[in-house]
Amino acid sequence: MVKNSARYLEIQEERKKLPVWVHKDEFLQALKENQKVILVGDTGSGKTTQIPQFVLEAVVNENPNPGGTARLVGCTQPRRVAAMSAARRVSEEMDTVIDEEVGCTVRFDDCSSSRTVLKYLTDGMLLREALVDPLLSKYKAIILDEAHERSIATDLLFSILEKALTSRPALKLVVMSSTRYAHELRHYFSGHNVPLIKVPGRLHPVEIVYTRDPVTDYLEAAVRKVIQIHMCEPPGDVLVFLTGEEEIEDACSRIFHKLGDQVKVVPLYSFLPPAMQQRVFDPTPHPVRKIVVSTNIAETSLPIDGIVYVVDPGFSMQKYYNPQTRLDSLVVSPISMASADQRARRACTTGPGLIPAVPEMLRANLVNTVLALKRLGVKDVLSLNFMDPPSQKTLVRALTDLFDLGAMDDEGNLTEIGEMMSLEV
Ligand SMILES: Nc1ncnc2c1ncn2[C@@H]1O[C@H](COP(=O)(O)OP(=O)(O)OP(=O)(O)O)[C@@H](O)[C@H]1O
Repeated sequence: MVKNSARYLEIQEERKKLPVWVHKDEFLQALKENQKVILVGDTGSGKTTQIPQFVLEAVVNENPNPGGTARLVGCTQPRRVAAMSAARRVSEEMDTVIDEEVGCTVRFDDCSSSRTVLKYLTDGMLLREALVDPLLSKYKAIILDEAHERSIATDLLFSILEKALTSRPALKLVVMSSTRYAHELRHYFSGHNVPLIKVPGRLHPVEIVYTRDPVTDYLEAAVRKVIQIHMCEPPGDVLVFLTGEEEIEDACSRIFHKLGDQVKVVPLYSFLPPAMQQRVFDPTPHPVRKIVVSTNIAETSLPIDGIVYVVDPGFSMQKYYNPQTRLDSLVVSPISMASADQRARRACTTGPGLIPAVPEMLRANLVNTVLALKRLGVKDVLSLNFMDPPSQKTLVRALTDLFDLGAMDDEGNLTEIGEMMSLEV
């Protein structure tokens, strides 16, 4: 794309319409005057795609040869789909191919190079980098996005980054989340004088219609509802929430079987290859209606323009750890009210973000978390200042498991095996 090509100029115009642009100067001023800045905004306001470019402009482009090794702006995402999709979109906006100025690092896939200055990565990958280099010396600025998702890695990065920020006063931290999580972030950073910038979204009214009677087969009912919307309702794309790959593929083929080429049915789940995931953003030629059938990854991480109808049976698949049986199980569970609200607001891609009912730290097996903390030299993990402390039972179980595996000695230090295991976290 030529920098003044029609497509490039069109994208620049689209960017400037996003709500964060109104707050660009305020944000850059706050970043200049503070080491940490919090930015909260409704979904679709442009946090993920625009703020990293603003930060890049401020901390790298204004001082391209500062000496030292720090050259990167890193922006974390709890989900690999979101990291890859944002990197692809931003490299298009910056008129570059992926792995040049804009890179992306997710597990088993590194699209970055020595020329990369803006890197999207999963929070798990940044955590791994922090285990090897706790000062994160390659980075000029870190952006922790989607903090409200409360993934273990992002929660841990909050604590881990403190050391890097204290040792490196020039390192900047931006924390981004949905508006609803502002109160918790304010509380967490209270006493540190961290500015909080609020970006309103482009709110549209959402009408919620419930089924009159409970249904016995929610998959069948969701498919029927999609067909009914297509037959009876005005134009507009449809987003359907189901719990996993098998259900989604089943629903897609049933919808396609009924409606054929009148609609474009697009599945979305995390195991789908990136190019297939990207298809959710492809516009459809009029009058073909797009039907996206997704797991809860479409709930927070990807604003999809053009969605007017949302079909939500109200379930999701969650991983729970039972410290008694020492087993993880995948459970189809009813979603929280906050989650249902968030799903409804995917219509017209606006609305407040999700606050999951249970942060991952409180429902997961913590063996990997304890390994990471031990590697970082935390002596007493039981008294660490967690954002939401997990149960002592789960922590003690993780310590016992590591001891039983020979990863930790009886003084609570990592053994050679433990050191090796911690690099695989
Ligand atoms: N991969 C993509 N392809 C095409 N357009 C995209 C893509 N990602 C984002 N956009 C466009 O950019 C807009 C802003 O998206 P962005 O992800 O920056 O919002 P956000 O505020 O971070 O939302 P969320 O909190 O839901 O992640 C979207 O509404 C959409 O128009």
